[in-house]
Amino acid sequence: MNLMDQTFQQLKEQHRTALIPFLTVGDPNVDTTVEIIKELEQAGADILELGVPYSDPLADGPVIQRASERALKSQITIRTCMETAAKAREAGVKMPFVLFTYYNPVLQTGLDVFFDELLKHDISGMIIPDLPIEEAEEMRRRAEAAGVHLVPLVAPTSNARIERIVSGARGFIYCVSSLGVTGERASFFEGVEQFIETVKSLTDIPVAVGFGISSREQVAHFSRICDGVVVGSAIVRQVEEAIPLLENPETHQAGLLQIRNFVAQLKG
Ligand SMILES: O=P(O)(O)OC[C@@H](O)[C@@H](O)c1c[nH]c2ccccc12
Repeated sequence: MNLMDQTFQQLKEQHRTALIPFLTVGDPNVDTTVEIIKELEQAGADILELGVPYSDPLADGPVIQRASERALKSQITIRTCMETAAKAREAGVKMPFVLFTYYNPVLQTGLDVFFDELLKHDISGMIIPDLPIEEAEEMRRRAEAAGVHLVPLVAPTSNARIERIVSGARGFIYCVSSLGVTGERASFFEGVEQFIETVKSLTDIPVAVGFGISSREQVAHFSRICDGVVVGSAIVRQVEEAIPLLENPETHQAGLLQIRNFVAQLKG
């Protein structure tokens, strides 16, 4: 039972759904990222996906691609992301962190160092969307040994694979609401609710949904059937739009407030 499990447990007792923002670390810089993390928690975020920027984010739409490009101007590594998590903790942020990274940065870091760093930096979970299935077993074993949950993604087209992906999973199941890449959407995969109910029927651990969710109405809709709702691109876009304010000391606080207000209104 780690901090993420405790958080889901508390939310379940309160009949609430976790709001899980995704943020690209280092966009526009690490110090501002720490400030934004504090604002997100103040705005009502319950769990945070900390995104490791990557040069080839194949599952990401333009908004997160641009955020990665901005962040990579200042050499952000997996270690930087974990240090950012530690800085947010020092700044008083209490919510659990889920490290989001493509597999290549993990390989670059080396598995031994990667898992040692996870242990040191109070990371509760990780999402690796392009983790090759043949590596998943070892990663899950090492994750368990480190007390970190390897959160699996299931897509509406996973069909027969859903059971295998879900069985033995820890942390939460990440249901991808739509096919394609990340990015705000007006509609989702036809029958996404049935897909989520199917996943829920196959697991006892929390089930969250993500991809395309960007409005209070969409958050409310999925909160009725999920334990968590992930919002990424819509928040990353708010960061992008706030950069001119954030870069100017006179309007820096106004920029942070703009991001905070957007996230606060998602919870209604
Ligand atoms: O950006 P969206 O459409 O709100 O989707 C969440 C997404 O940002 C986050 O969970 C994520 C960022 N990059 C990913 C790549 C694959 C799966 C998930 C992700």
